[in-house]
Amino acid sequence: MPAINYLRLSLVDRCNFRCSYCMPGDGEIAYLQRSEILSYEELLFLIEQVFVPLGIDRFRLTGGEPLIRRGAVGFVRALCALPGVADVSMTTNGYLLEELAADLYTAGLRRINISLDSLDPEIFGQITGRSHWHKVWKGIQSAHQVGFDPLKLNVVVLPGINESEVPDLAALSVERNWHVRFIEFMPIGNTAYFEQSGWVNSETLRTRIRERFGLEAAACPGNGPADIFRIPGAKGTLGFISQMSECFCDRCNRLRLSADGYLRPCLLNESDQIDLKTSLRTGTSAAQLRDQVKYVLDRKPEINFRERDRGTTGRYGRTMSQIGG
Ligand SMILES: Nc1nc2c(ncn2[C@@H]2O[C@H](COP(=O)(O)OP(=O)(O)OP(=O)(O)O)[C@@H](O)[C@H]2O)c(=O)[nH]1
Ligand SMILES: C[S@@+](CC[C@H](N)C(=O)[O-])C[C@H]1O[C@@H](n2cnc3c(N)ncnc32)[C@H](O)[C@@H]1O
Ligand code: SF4
Ligand code: SF4
Repeated sequence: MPAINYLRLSLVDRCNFRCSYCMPGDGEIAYLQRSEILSYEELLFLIEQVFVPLGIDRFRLTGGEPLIRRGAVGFVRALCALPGVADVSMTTNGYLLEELAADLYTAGLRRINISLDSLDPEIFGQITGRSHWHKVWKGIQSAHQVGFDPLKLNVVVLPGINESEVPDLAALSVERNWHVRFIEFMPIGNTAYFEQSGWVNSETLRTRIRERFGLEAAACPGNGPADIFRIPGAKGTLGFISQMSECFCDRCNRLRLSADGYLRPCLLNESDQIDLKTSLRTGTSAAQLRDQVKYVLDRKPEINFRERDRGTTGRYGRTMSQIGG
């Protein structure tokens, strides 16, 4: 069992996109009030006093859309400067990167994962509910120019929608040092859509890419579950995140903290989460907070294998945008 050293931290539950795979079709989500969201000061306290001392020293900022939260760049700066923090990264839809990539880099961020589900602006609009392809593409260029490395592009593969674009998206890794990752569509966020559409197995995608370009094993820095390959001679790599066709729970090294302070031991497990915000706001000491997190850490191996689905009877209470992916 690997050490649990990676926390996915959701900065905000809101998003300026409406991706069909991530949110319910009617877009009806109850959003958190500002007072319910952990403040940056509270987050920094938890990171410095609770998570880092327990060996959790890698942090990924996600959301909703992390960059729509006011002050996100300042928070990145403060987080990168905290003693004991080994790695900070971000997952974003890229909409605000054109404006913010340089500031984020100066603040200390070096790794970024950007969602890009299509190279076709119309299909992109159909998937994300927003006609922002050109702005996102410019954002990706800005991130590339300021020097983000690794720069990863996330594609959720949707049957009949962007599936046919997989070879073209994979080809983005040839000329540039970009790491394109294909994610199997999971039944969280929009289960009705998932049931109607189904998902595509990573091995099917690898076969198609192998036939067109060839494919070899490779490596790329990261803390996540992707299996990494490379088109021979390419500057970047291809990652496959195969949570539907493979079980990678034996390598699971992470916890998730929602914007309102719920710490969950597994993406799929809603019943074993703890409410750190209420503890923090009712005067619980740092030592007691560490004990609460330690309880989750001690239970984690068991949850990975046997209890990850417990408490999620059919439909998940929270969407991916609320959990942070
Ligand atoms: N089932 C499952 N899916 C995960 C897990 N971690 C990441 N994923 C999936 O992979 C997607 C992309 O993850 P990213 O936010 O880009 O981060 P990552 O791949 O963990 O990060 P690095 O490897 O550090 O770059 C997530 O949105 C999920 O769909 C996990 O622990 N379990
Ligand atoms: C929830 S988003 C949050 C960060 C940011 N808004 C973005 O889109 O990159 C994080 C990741 O979750 C992935 N995701 C969302 N819903 C998913 C689903 N149903 N199945 C697989 N991945 C999903 C997205 O593609 C994205 O890479
Ligand atoms: S995947 Fe990201 S950009 Fe798309 S709706 Fe979900 S949170 Fe927003
Ligand atoms: S399903 Fe849960 S235990 Fe398995 S890899 Fe994902 S977060 Fe970890």
